[in-house]
Amino acid sequence: MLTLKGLHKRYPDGFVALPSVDLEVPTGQLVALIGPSGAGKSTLIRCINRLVEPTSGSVKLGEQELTTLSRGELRRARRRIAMIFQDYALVDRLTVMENVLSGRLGYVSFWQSWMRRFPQADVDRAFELLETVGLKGLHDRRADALSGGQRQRVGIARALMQQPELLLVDEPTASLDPRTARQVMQLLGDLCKAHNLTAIINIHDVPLARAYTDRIVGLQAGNVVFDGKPQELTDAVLPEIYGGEDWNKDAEGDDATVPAEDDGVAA
Ligand SMILES: Nc1ncnc2c1ncn2[C@@H]1O[C@H](COP(=O)(O)OP(=O)(O)OP(=O)(O)O)[C@@H](O)[C@H]1O
Repeated sequence: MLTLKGLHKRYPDGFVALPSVDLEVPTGQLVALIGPSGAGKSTLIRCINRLVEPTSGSVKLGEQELTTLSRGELRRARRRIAMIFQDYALVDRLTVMENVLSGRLGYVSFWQSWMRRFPQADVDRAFELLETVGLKGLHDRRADALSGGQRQRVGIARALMQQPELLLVDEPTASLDPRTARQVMQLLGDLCKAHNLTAIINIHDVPLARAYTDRIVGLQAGNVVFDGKPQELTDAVLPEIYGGEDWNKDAEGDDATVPAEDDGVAA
């Protein structure tokens, strides 16, 4: 269970991005965080792993309060929380395998990581994960020689290498074509179910959020203005979250005739 209570973020310039967020996410639930640009979605997910320091309030993962941890304690706690990014955040000059293994950096010693000597069990697991995410045989390929969809799959495999309890996912499909975006969301959903992983996905694409997640939380000006099942997010509710913004614009052209990039994985 992830529990946020009275989570408040005020940036140094005085801007309050999150007035006070309360949210409980049971283990294994896949939550989409939607809302207009500037609503505080990135701030919220980054406050959970303290990439952005909350100003006040509580963030609990299981029984552990994260907001009061020292630097060293936080480093250990972050092993339990993996992050997946819109721009993939891979090291381009490294191979797929090296990028995936970097998910273990929080677990191996400095010298092991510097020498790139990972335990055989980690290497075996990395091969397994590459197969799971549909990248079998690509372990030696340099990251910069991959398509966007393939790069996101490496990012997902790297996150799972961490054996996390919680996945924080920041706009995973924003750089992908519609079909590849659906494949990536399907993969994330399947993996969360298979590993009983809790996930919070910051996503702009409302149809994708509706199709692939268990629950949708709508933010507006840092406040939760919708919290319900995907089928409860009707077109009548959307203006309450987005105001006048065109919530459907990301979905334009999202039909099966749009060719996916060739990342070698069936839909
Ligand atoms: N470092 C900062 N200093 C001051 N204000 C900030 C800072 N970072 C973000 N903000 C403001 O906080 C608000 C929330 O930003 P955030 O990036 O969390 O929104 P978002 O919902 O993720 O937006 P988007 O969908 O466009 O990425 C915005 O008004 C933004 O300008």
